[in-house]
Amino acid sequence: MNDDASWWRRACAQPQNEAQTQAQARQGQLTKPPGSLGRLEEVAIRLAGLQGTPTPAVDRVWISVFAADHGVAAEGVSAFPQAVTGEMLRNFAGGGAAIAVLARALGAHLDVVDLGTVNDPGPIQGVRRWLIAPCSANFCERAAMTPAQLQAALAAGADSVRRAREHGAQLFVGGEMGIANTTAAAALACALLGRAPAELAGAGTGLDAHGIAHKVAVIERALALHASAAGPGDAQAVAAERLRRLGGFEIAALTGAYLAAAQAGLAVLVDGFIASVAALAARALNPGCEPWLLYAHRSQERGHAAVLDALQAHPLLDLGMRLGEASGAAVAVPLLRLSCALHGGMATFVQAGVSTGHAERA
Ligand SMILES: O=C(O)c1ccc[n+]([C@@H]2O[C@H](COP(=O)([O-])O)[C@@H](O)[C@H]2O)c1
Ligand SMILES: Cc1cc2nc[nH]c2cc1C
Repeated sequence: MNDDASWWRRACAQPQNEAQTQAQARQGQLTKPPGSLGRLEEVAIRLAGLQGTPTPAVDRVWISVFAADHGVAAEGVSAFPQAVTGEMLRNFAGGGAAIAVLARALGAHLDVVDLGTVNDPGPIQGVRRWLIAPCSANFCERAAMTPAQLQAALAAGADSVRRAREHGAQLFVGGEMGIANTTAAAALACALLGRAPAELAGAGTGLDAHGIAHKVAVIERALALHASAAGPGDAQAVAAERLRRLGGFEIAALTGAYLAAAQAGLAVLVDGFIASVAALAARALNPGCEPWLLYAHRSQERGHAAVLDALQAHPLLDLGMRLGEASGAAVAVPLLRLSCALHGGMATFVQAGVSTGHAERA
């Protein structure tokens, strides 16, 4: 289906304004002062437009977690060893990882995708293998991905969206696992936003101040190496080249998933720092995806606030989380469900025989 190497440029779907307008009107008729459910009203109205129905629902949730290793881990930029990425695959499948617990609690489908880890655990039941390479290249020395690897990673994301749609998902949630991927995400965000590494690099899995200073220096070296290599072509091609040089397999898979979801008209809930940088890349590759991306939470990772500002995103939660794996997005799913339940289940003023206020009469 996505044989064309530039499939990600294709037009994204348009949210349905009529359903959104109907949902907005319904909110005004429900037995509450207008606007009194705050962001919950906004969520239901937005989902109405994305799902093309005045009464949206988030019963069937699909969660894809993409795992991959990063060559830049060799620079000593993480508080944890690279072996953890592969080890966590077994934990995702075994049900003990945070996202496995959350997916169970939500009754969501958990799709775990192994894109390549240094410590390859071999085939595991419950883990799909879409092996690109054991590891991306160290982007302090060369581009993180070859053009073929970037295509494969984008396609992995699109493939998960195809599966989500076949499953009848009403919401797509993407997550990631990859030791050193906060370095890749920060480097990519710096390149896309023209920001300095010191502004966007943070503790990741738990670096101290000395470790963060080293991480900043590593990203500065990488940006210097790749600065003059934006590549030929339009703004979208330049963004794709930045993703290829500074991203990683799981970051590109998330980017591909967001773009494929937007093209197919499937609502997306974006997770934390790394996922938001993938959303930034997706918007740079194809700005039409923007309406399809909802933002779940503000991670504690230092650069996340700046990335969210650049996306003009106002996430629902700020719980001091910094785990990744789609965990922050999963925690926000009950809020989406409750906003849909209120929207669809509350009585109108007419139905309940409740007098309206000035605002409704105006
Ligand atoms: O999602 C986030 O905001 C987030 C913030 C900090 C760390 N992480 C997770 O931690 C790992 C990367 O951290 P690091 O220090 O190895 O770059 C990776 O597996 C991410 O899922 C995730
Ligand atoms: C244990 C562990 C679990 C994770 N999940 C996502 N990133 C992670 C990083 C570590 C180190």
